[in-house]
Amino acid sequence: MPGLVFEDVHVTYPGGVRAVRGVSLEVASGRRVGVAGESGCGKSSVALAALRLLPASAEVSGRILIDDEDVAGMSWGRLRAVRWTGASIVFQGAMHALNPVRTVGHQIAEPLILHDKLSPKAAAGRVGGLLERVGLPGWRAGSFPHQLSGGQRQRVMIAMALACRPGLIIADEATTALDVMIEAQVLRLLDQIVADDRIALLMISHDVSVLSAWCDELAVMYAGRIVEHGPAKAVVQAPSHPYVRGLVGALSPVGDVGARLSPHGLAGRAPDPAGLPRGCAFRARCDVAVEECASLDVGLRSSGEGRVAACVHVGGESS
Ligand SMILES: Nc1ncnc2c1ncn2[C@@H]1O[C@H](COP(=O)(O)OP(=O)(O)OP(=O)(O)O)[C@@H](O)[C@H]1O
Repeated sequence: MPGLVFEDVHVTYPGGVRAVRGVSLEVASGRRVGVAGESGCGKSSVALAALRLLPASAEVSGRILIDDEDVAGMSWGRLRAVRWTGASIVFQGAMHALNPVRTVGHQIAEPLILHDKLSPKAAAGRVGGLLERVGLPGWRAGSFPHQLSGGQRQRVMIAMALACRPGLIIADEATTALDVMIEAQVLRLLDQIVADDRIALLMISHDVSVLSAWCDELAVMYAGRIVEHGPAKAVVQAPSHPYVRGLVGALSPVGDVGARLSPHGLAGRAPDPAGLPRGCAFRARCDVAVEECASLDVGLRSSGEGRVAACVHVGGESS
């Protein structure tokens, strides 16, 4: 069953900032799809576009479907309902988004009352179970956010995201601020939820090592485009695109979860999305660039075994 589908999605901000350029991606129910890339490559814009959370000044084209329903065509009422009951998003800073003067129990109950139309008493009755689901004892419902650690607050945000049983969760750098041990616990939890409830999970992170460890598929973005996509382990073990080779080569060999991208792993910077060069956007940083890269910006081509990459050196037919 389809969860989330992007078809040739473009996002342009005022001033000609081409943040997302022709992204196509599918996150089916029960699948974990990761989107990786450096800061500014357009990852968050993709996540926000999925739930129409971009600023009104952003121009969006292409199609985004949630469970076969076109997001662009949804009324505001329908969109509000879908944001809680069909799809939920957990942000990096989400743990700071909790209301400091209300107990976490009240905050988890709120979407159940608003969207599932439960009575306050029935909603409160569901809170304990949701907290236990994310590994917190039910009595924590009476705690205020400041009485919890960062990891516990992030779990509360996940409990809120799960409250109305969405079919899709978008986790945008949802574990980035956590220390490695807590991060692994939260990732295991998300993993369990995908397996138990057959939720579609879109995980967005700058950390390709985390995504390769926890996702079925990995898409790597560069300057607004997906430059490589395929089974996560295969992409990381033998990348086809020179940018992805650089990213993966920058990983420390500490093992899956412990590995981190070195900030100095790739020389140079991504181009300004308001003034993209002609040809391949990665050309200036690429150690295998050839003359035609200056004029040719090739689309995704098959690199074998369900994988695609956007590079002139990758053979096979266009996908
Ligand atoms: N509201 C906005 N107005 C103008 N430009 C924007 C806006 N939001 C994002 N951008 C620009 O769009 C590009 C993509 O940003 P986006 O946040 O989607 O990337 P990202 O990969 O998620 O980066 P980060 O991890 O730093 O958030 C960047 O160049 C950013 O400066």
